[in-house]
Amino acid sequence: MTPADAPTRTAPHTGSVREIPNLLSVAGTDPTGGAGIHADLKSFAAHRTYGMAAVTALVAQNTGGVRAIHVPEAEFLAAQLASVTDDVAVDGVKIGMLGTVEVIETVAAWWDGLWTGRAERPALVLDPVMVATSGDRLLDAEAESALLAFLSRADLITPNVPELALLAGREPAGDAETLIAQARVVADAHSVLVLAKGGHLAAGDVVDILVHPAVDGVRPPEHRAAGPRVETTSTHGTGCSVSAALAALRARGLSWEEAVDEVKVWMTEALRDAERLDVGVGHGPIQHFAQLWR
Ligand SMILES: Nc1ncnc2c1ncn2[C@@H]1O[C@H](COP(=O)(O)OP(=O)(O)O)[C@@H](O)[C@H]1O
Ligand SMILES: Cc1ncc(COP(=O)(O)O)c(N)n1
Repeated sequence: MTPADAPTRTAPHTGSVREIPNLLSVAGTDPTGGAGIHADLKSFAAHRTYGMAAVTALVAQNTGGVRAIHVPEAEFLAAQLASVTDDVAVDGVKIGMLGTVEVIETVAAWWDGLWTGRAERPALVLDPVMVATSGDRLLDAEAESALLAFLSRADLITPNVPELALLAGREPAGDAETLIAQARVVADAHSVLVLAKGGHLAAGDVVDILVHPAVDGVRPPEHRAAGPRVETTSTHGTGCSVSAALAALRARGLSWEEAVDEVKVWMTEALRDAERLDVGVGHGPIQHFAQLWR
């Protein structure tokens, strides 16, 4: 009997912390290795977890931009997702580029089928990928409402300034207070934690702000993680890498607040160390292993 023919098991999640947690990325590709599943796998590894990936879209892109996107048929994505969860107990999931309505519906059906009625399920971090650093669209315009409908499945979403504005139906924030106001709107509308990333704000330091939804009119205080702004053009894949790192650290038992703090320090180092890489002539990748490869 080949592994493919083996009887399937929908892996139980025990709720306890596995020595090396199993992390799954559901995202698009970047053949130059800086964004998408490639960034996620490096990020999972940098945070001492076992990385896996199911591909939503094959993206012909490099540090200069996106050339073409090929979305495999939905049944094939469903087969990839089932191949993982029929076999492996997954401790954390990061979802990135979804791209089309059909992909969103396929991922939603897989997720709902897995965990409905179960007390324990792994944390889901969703990076609402819409536009790449290069300015290229990665989400069909007609898929925006399907993405909004998906958000409440996530525990945490990680929008940047323009993505948060789109989700909140407002103009992009120009300061941290406006960012928080928009994050509250989105957190409450979808009952989800929001990490509003401040990389696109003009302020000196870069601040990421964790905003909780209000429950029965009560909202826990927001949590800010600030760090120095690194002067670099190597920002390709930062958003992908942050969301994967948060999923990994949460699976290792950290609170969201602890994970946000640790990821902020790690990302600043990864951006600083990017100058040691020589990858492409556009927006280069970060150095995921800055703390490991001294
Ligand atoms: N120039 C920078 N210096 C330091 N940290 C940055 C810089 N740009 C982005 N970051 C950090 O990288 C992560 C991604 O931020 P952001 O650029 O806002 O999102 P995205 O990559 O999705 O556009 C955040 O943790 C943010 O704080
Ligand atoms: C497959 C894929 N997913 C996400 C992004 C966005 O990454 P970034 O905005 O950091 O360039 C990307 N360029 N490609």
